[in-house]
Amino acid sequence: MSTNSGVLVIDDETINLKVISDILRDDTQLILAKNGEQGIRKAAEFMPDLILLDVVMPQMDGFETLKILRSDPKTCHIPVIFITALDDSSSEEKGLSSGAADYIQKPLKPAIVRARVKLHLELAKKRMLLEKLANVDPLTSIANRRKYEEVAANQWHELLTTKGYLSLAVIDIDNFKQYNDSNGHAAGDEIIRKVADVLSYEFNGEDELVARYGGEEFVVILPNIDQQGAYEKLDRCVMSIRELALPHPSGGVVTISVGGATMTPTPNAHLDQLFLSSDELLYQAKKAGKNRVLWKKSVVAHAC
Ligand SMILES: Nc1nc2c(ncn2[C@@H]2O[C@H](COP(=O)(O)OP(=O)(O)OP(=O)(O)O)[C@@H](O)[C@H]2O)c(=O)[nH]1
Repeated sequence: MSTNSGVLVIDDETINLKVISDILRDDTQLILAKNGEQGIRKAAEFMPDLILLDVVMPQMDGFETLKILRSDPKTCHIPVIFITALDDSSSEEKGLSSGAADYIQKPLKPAIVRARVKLHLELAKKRMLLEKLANVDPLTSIANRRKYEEVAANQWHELLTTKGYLSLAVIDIDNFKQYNDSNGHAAGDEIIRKVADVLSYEFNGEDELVARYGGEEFVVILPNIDQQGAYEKLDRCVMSIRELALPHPSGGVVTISVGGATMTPTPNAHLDQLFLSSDELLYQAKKAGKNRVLWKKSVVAHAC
């Protein structure tokens, strides 16, 4: 069993916490909580790979605790194994149908507990790897379009409540066909990687996301930053790419063009409007001579 895995054990009885600790101590890092509330808090704080959850607890029982864990986007994916003395099949059915990954009955048999925990930690590791592969662009190792769509939709939703700004930029490498045609596809790939590196360096904030949208096109999402702030950040990227002084077959250097827009999400507006406005500004930036940022201030929300 991996010694780096963290398992959160939530049980109101100290003796049970001790028994489980004794069983698992040599295999995994343990985080202990003595009630549902504490468990929910520690789950969000430590993000364990697995949770062992007692069903029968005073105040908040295991079913209620699981419901709250499942409703939080931060903890909803953490697998939960119910541990209980209840041996009736309806409790087992209720536990599994409410989203528990497995069910272990007391009295605990050390070999069974270790085997089940090992199995679920391995499954969790595989699931995380799959998730990573599904969200990362293999050429640049930055987020892919799928991840962008997920994050953008979540941020839009969140900003509907907080009423903050959402800025979105669409970025495209200039005259890239000519670069590919002269220098070959492998050299073109190297340019895509270099542009991704510059963008990742600039947009490394917790809420910021840079993704490869496809081909030689990238997108950046910036929540809670106004038009001027977003424009300046993107302008710095245009300058940084230019200053890399990567020779272009045209005789100049490799450059990028950027179109961007900022808006405050409203129920009448749609995220697609923001993307289309940015894309239109990118088209204008190309038409205006490339190697620049064009930004649209407020995108008007059309009534549904
Ligand atoms: N090396 C490489 N090239 C790619 C990749 N994806 C798309 N391309 C190339 O990117 C080029 C994009 O060309 P165009 O859409 O004509 O755009 P452009 O030449 O950059 O012209 P402007 O957009 O007007 O600046 C095409 O030659 C594609 O084959 C990739 O993953 N790797």
